[in-house]
Amino acid sequence: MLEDVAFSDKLLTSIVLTTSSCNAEKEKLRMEHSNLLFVINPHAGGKNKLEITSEIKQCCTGKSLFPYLYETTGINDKEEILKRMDHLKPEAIIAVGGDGTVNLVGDLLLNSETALGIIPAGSANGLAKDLNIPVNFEEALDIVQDFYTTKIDTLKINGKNCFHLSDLGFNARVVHRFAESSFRGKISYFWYALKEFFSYKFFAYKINSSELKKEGKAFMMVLTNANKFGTNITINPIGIINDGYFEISIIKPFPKIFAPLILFRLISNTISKSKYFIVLRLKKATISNSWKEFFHIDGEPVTERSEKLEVEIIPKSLKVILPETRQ
Ligand SMILES: Nc1ncnc2c1ncn2[C@@H]1O[C@H](COP(=O)(O)OP(=O)(O)OP(=O)(O)O)[C@@H](O)[C@H]1O
Repeated sequence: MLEDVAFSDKLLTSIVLTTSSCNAEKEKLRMEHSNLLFVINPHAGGKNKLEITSEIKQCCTGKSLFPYLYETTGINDKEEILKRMDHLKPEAIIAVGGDGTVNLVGDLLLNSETALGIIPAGSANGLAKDLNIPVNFEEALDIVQDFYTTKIDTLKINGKNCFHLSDLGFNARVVHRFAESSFRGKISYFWYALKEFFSYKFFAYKINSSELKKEGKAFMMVLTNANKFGTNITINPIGIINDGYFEISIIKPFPKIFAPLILFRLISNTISKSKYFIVLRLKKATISNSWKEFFHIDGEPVTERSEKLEVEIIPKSLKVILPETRQ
């Protein structure tokens, strides 16, 4: 377990309002004598977490920032973080890990004034990429210290919080297989995708909302209010992270021989030009799929598969630290 460092009373912070390109006022808090709780996942990604620890300490020295470090174990982390929140009353909690770590911290900060900071240290880092937070550790740490914040929308899916994206169908199956295996990295992910693809059967769905009703079959269906996967592939070209809507992006069934074309469309970020792609913009919907298709939330496989997914946007429910220049 990493040790906690430094502690002091907090002094007042001053607030400067500025505008944001993502349709919300951005606040800048001058961080002085502020407690920051870093939640570090030692399991995520590849970066040496000991190095991270010393860099955090070094960076905060002389800046009146008081970093506390908590290393996740994968067991009881929520309870442990809650205890520290109660004691430290941190200005922000910084998730140092991938989307699973962001989800863990985000869950605890929903509808609160404590900000979520992200230092991407996972294998994909989807939300960080969508917020234009650099994957470079030092640059991401600088952004945390600059402390520009805005409130973003989040999704509720069958009572669970989703901060980046969830999907059903092909990719979710690969995520499940990958999570069950002991192999890691892009090559093994690609291997599982290839294995899954040849036996894969498209699934049937029904979408019911006050805005529209739709039914059909899908190769995969993504639920998000962000734009892209952690791989930087755009799957929701119309997503705005704080507009009060989420999108359902659907890749429709296609002849399997067209797979290279679909892959090309995805990689070149031109999937919206494909006739096999549609995107729906909604506030609330029920998605039925009698097959109980596999799905995941923020990269974490959901084991209780369900015939019905109740999805809803929760507007401006999470305060996040993001770069001043985020476009
Ligand atoms: N000390 C630990 N040992 C093993 N697993 C852990 C530990 N701490 C957290 N975990 C697990 O790590 C997972 C979250 O990982 P996270 O998503 O942050 O990283 P990643 O999978 O590398 O990144 P990404 O989601 O960006 O691909 C959770 O399932 C959590 O239970």
